[in-house]
Amino acid sequence: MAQSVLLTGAAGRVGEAILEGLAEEHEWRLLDRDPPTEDQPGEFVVADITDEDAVREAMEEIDVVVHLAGDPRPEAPWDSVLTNNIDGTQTVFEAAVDAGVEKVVFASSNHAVGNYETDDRTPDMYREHDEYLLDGTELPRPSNLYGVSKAAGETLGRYYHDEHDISVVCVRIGNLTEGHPPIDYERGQAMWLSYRDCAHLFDRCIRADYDYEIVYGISDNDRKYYSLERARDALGYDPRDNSAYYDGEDRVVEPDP
Ligand SMILES: NC(=O)C1=CN([C@@H]2O[C@H](COP(=O)(O)OP(=O)(O)OC[C@H]3O[C@@H](n4cnc5c(N)ncnc54)[C@H](O)[C@@H]3O)[C@@H](O)[C@H]2O)C=CC1
Ligand SMILES: O=C1O[C@H](COP(=O)(O)O)[C@@H](O)[C@H](O)[C@H]1O
Repeated sequence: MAQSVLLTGAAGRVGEAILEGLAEEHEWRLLDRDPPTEDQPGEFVVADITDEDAVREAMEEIDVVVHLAGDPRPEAPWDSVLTNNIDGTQTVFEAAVDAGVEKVVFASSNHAVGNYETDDRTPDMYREHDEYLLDGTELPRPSNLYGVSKAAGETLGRYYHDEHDISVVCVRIGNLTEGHPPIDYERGQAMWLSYRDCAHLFDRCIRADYDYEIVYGISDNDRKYYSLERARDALGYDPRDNSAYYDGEDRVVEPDP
């Protein structure tokens, strides 16, 4: 069944991948502090997520919130992640609970756990033969202040779920690129998320029933150090892409199965 979905950060890259795949699947209300540059499916609200009144208004009649808005830079300074990623996310969760929203899908990041990539594990852990796997049950180990802000967002989700019973899924997104995996970047290839798998994963987050979940958001790459088991079991995620089907440049070496 189509859901009424509020998509924050809709003007960004992840928003683009989601809307490219799912424009017709749900009723969209889009929110971003930057106005749209082209036609969009649904109403577009130009607002900052730290503006409590605007966020509360955008939340009316919404079933599911997909919360992407924030500073996505791994090198982002503390004042920006504190305002946009932590304060903004708290404003979104609080307004969602008050509006009776059923589910919040939170865009977390690989950088919430980036410091598991220790000197003695890398680069082997980026390669197919290595068996090291994170599964979402491990504690956060952020690689920067941006990662700290994503771990904080996951914890806000845990709190709002436990205290207010709202369903929350935190997607630790890997590396989203369009068309082909990152070039000449083993880490990025191991955590590649294709546009179509991204749309499918967020569709499952919108439709599935769950309590509180942390899942990894990557394609079914041969070389991976993030388990997809929880995303498959809890959400029904069934990815179709694999960075191993590319030659490390932008050429396909094996067709889609
Ligand atoms: N692109 C990727 O590979 C990954 C993205 N993520 C997360 O996914 C989310 C989306 O990332 P991208 O689309 O790549 O970034 P982006 O920079 O392309 O899009 C973010 C959007 O959020 C908006 N925004 C930022 N702060 C805002 C605020 N205070 N109020 C309203 N709008 C605001 C921006 O205007 C922008 O359109 C971010 O939370 C990011 O941390 C996590 C891991 C990987
Ligand atoms: O969280 C994010 O992660 C991706 C991948 O990180 P990188 O350090 O390997 O580039 C990044 O591209 C994206 O901007 C960021 O939001």
